[in-house]
Amino acid sequence: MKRMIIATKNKGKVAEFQQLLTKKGIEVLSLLDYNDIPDVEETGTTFAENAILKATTIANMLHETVIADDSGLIVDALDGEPGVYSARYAGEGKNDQANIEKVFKKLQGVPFEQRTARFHCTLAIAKPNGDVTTVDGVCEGYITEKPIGENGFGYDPIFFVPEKQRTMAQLTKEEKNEISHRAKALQHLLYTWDKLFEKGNES
Ligand SMILES: O=P(O)(O)OP(=O)(O)OP(=O)(O)OC[C@H]1O[C@@H](n2cnc3c(O)ncnc32)[C@H](O)[C@@H]1O
Ligand SMILES: [Mg+2]
Repeated sequence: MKRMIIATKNKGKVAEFQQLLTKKGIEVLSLLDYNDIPDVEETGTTFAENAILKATTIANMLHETVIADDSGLIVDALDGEPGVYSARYAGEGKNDQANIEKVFKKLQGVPFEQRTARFHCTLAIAKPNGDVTTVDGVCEGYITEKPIGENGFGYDPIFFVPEKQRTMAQLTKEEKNEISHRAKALQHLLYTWDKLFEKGNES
């Protein structure tokens, strides 16, 4: 079976990649399947820089082709915040609840029609020889005034998707994967999929 390593420790991301790739006959592994992989410091100032950093570091460490995902929420009324700092918006430690509260606080008094936002995902695919490519995907929506829904992860409960008339956290994994930034970026990667498997990734 073909397999692909996703260079992430985020369970929410892993579940989405699994749903998208398993149906294509590709087994998904992540850094949760390995012991002792250190966190790669995300020192970049763009999604692409961080995705490349994560993908190349892990590809080099594991001697395998890997995909890394750097993503985040861009809120127009906050001049693009939290952006690349989405995971640590309220401080180091990746507290989804605290991050959401910070967004709400900063958006206090901003009417719904001005609460436009988008999720952005950059995927970097890196080979052990140093080759690396990136693709992007975006999903447009609005920030709600309270969290709604239990599914997904991160900012999903506060992201209203007009197309579905529900928040991202009210969607099933399948529904999220029809419209998400991550699914769209992965679709772009799949165009070059055959090339990725020319050598080295069959198991
Ligand atoms: O770096 P890795 O190990 O992949 O995991 P991470 O959680 O740190 O991931 P990022 O550095 O890419 O930070 C992205 C943050 O943006 C948010 N985010 C990204 N995609 C999201 C999605 O589909 N739904 C909700 N929030 C999302 C979420 O808070 C993530 O922690
Ligand atoms: Mg991260």
